[in-house]
Amino acid sequence: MNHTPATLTVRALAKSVPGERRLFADLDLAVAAGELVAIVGESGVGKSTLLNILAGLDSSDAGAVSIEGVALGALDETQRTRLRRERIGFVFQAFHILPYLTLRQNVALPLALVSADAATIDARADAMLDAVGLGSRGDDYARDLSGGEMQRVAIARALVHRPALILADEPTGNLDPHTAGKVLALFADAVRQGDAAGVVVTHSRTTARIADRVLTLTAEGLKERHDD
Ligand SMILES: Nc1ncnc2c1ncn2[C@@H]1O[C@H](COP(=O)(O)OP(=O)(O)OP(=O)(O)O)[C@@H](O)[C@H]1O
Repeated sequence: MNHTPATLTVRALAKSVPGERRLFADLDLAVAAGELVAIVGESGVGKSTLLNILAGLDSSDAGAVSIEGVALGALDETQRTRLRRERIGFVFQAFHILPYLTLRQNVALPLALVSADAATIDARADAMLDAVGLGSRGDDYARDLSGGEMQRVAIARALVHRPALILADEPTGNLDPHTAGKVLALFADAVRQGDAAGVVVTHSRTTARIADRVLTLTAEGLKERHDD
């Protein structure tokens, strides 16, 4: 057993949505540094909601989420925002890429928010764009990108500040298999070499295959899935 404290710890988490419909109750999860966990489950079961709670973007009805030993519930909104900016990388389903910024500016955003110096920010943003195959496109505007390109920018942006916790919702959903493979490798590297904890929600078997553990979300919580 690994005795280092987990980067992400979730205890007895419960969430219902309006209409008294329970998504999950008593959900526990621990993800260690350097570990990549995939979460699968039927559509509408609450996977995106769970990720939003882990990121402190949505609240739970009960239970606790801790990141590097810090309980999200003990922080005020400002502290939670700071923790999110500094320690979490998030790839949303809808990307949240800003169309009127260049790719470099989009990717650099997390670094700019934690106030690194301008030269470091640009160099790091360019290195990340290069890693997702968009190294020559730093000056292009995001509004001109295809869906798959936008997804790659979202991934570069999520990893640029070397977060301790990386959360991703279907990060390869719009990508062709070749690009998806490259992006997944980048993701796995960011987790394993960057000693981050990774949680990826996916319907894709390929994505699930690169994970250290695959967990299925149901109303009863998260259950370990063993592939046959
Ligand atoms: N604020 C809200 N008000 C009402 N219903 C909500 C709210 N947020 C989420 N839901 C409902 O909760 C359920 C879970 O949504 P969620 O997006 O987390 O599911 P999911 O497992 O990620 O689904 P998918 O795989 O289709 O993306 C859905 O039925 C959704 O309509």
